[in-house]
Amino acid sequence: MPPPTPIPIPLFASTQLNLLLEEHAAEVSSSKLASTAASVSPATRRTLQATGYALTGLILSQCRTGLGGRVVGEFAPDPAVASEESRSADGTPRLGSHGIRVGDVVRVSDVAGAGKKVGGKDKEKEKEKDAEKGVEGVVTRTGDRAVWIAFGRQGGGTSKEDDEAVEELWGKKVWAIKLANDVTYRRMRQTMEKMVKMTESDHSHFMRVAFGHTTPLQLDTEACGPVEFLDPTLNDSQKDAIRFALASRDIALIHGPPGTGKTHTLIELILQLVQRKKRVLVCGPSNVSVDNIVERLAPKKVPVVRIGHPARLLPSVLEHSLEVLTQTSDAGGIVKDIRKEIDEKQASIRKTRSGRERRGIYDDLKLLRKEFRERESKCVDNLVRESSVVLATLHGAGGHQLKNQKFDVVIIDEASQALEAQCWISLLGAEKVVLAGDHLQLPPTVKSTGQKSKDKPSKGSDEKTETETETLKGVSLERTLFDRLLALHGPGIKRMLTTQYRMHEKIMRFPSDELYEGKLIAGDAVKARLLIDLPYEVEGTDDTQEPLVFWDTQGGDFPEKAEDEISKKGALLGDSKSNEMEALVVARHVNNLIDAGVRPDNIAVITPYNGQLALLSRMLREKYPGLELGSVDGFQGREKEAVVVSLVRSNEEHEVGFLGEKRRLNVAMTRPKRHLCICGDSETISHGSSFLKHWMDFLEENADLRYPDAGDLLG
Ligand SMILES: Nc1ncnc2c1ncn2[C@@H]1O[C@H](COP(=O)(O)OP(=O)(O)OP(=O)(O)O)[C@@H](O)[C@H]1O
Repeated sequence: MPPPTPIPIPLFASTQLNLLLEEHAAEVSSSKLASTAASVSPATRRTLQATGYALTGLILSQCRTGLGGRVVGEFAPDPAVASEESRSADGTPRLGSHGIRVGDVVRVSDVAGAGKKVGGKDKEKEKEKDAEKGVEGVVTRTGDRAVWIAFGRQGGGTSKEDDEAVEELWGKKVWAIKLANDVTYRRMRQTMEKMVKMTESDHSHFMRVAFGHTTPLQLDTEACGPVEFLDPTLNDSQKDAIRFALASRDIALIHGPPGTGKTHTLIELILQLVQRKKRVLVCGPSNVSVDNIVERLAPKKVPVVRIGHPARLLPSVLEHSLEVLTQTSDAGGIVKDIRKEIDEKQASIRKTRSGRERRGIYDDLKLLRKEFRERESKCVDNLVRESSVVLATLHGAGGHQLKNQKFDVVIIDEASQALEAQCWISLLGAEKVVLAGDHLQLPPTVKSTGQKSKDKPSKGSDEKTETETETLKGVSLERTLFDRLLALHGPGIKRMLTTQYRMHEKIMRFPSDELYEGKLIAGDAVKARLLIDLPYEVEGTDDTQEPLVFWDTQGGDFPEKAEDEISKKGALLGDSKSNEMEALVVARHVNNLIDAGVRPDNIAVITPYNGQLALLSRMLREKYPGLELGSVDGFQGREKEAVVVSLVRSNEEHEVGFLGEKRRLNVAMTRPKRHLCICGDSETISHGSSFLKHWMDFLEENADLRYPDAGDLLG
């Protein structure tokens, strides 16, 4: 492998900053949430509620100190405005349907915009200003009769300003609007800004490797000693990947194709590292990816701590959450008493009429909170320091709790699903890094159009020299760190997991041969599993005894149609495609599976086009509520016993649009365990690319090939 071309770190970071700016702008304008002002008309508020963005007609019914010393407000429907229909049998008003979910960031404000008493002509202006202010929080619980919102800083505690703002809400009619959560962007931006400013002497060895200023060090097999595996079920490729990651001194990639047990492997790796007295930081791009590891690690009795807002964590991992530990652990004792005192003070505010007394209580609260924060931060520091394994989302790793913490190894799971800038939040101080992922599945979704071309570094590229532009080739938001490192240092820095525990051998064959160098092996337990072998009664039919079916719609009787894609709010999102005749083929296949006894919740129908998804939903959702219908992109990371894929494209021009993206098709064809049914026009699709041509040839030779009859379907 020729030596890599070094990328100047500040140049890389400034390019990323530009790209992030564009992306954030694209995201904000598509959601329009951040720009929605609080002082809006009642009709707009109702529309926002109907489209899932707001909850209106609320009153603050209770307040208490919740996790991390935050004020948690309970918001119930205002009895004065609740209609008869929206009340339960005993007359209590109910919330009705809304789209506010646990973990959402919301702003709660007074619907009238009434704040402090002001008079004269400034009154209106003042009102507007106060209403716009509101107070931000995170939804911690939603119920039939109330929603609970925690106010205050990420990491715990509520400031005096928050206290007062929440107090202002008592007795008012209020509403809550969902806000765009831009913590991730802020942290990515801060990290890139830091990287721009770093001088060469600030760069760690790992950073120098990551940008091609040096090559990875030789493996150190001696230092890691002989490996005695704790999990007897590990297969050889998993063991090999673990040995490699233990011996690596700076970078190790674990390449996990679909169903090959990436997380399974990471759990053993973490345990091996802890045995060797290493401190490990484990991150992932989403809360679910991190919680998945906490859940599997917790029974192993290793001291773990999970950082992140408790409202966003799975209930099963809450006991390991840093904020919960600050209350339940021995170390947490020192913050308990003061919490009680804060609660009592808080309650006394409402009993006080005199403004002077109130101000006095606020001042006391301020002091108490300061003391609380000091004690809590000591307690947090101790808890984190004593944990061998700390887990957080990538952006969570940028929080104050980890500011002065050193780790021997940073592990990132689902690294090919994370933006590179996001990874760097956790990597600036890292010495050794393990990334697990699969660069042959879809990268994170990028909205801004400038990102798509890999050869176009950024908007500001015209200011760069030709050499710089050349060096930055291949740097885009869409390109992940995993992918870039592999291209930079070659396959020597990775180990691939090769036994997959999901798909029937025949379903696995094509992706294995075409994308994974023919290296995938189907585990014994899965390689011959059919729908007929499901652990409940399934009739033996042509479908339930066949793992791979191809309904070939070639011939022109199943044409695609262009469709306008409409968002929930009625805005035009762009055009999509649908194919009504093909949808009938899909529906018939689903009917046949269900008639044979396959449970609807064991079946998924997926398609790359939203237009087709809408059409299929209209046809099938009501009939089979358990059936899962989704987009291919949204189904990444998931699996089902049977998967029906609707490819949609069928046109004389042989245009295939985003079916041209191998990684999307890879995701589509690797979701099923026992049965994969493809519906599509082989004539159109085989003209799309050599990959698509090979696929169509493969299906023709290996699948149970069927030709639908348009007349029969319509009749
Ligand atoms: N060595 C093994 N022996 C038997 N089963 C295994 C082994 N390794 C993993 N599995 C099984 O394979 C499945 C996938 O494992 P895991 O969830 O760790 O995979 P993953 O690679 O993280 O998932 P995905 O491929 O969907 O990203 C699980 O059901 C797991 O129990």
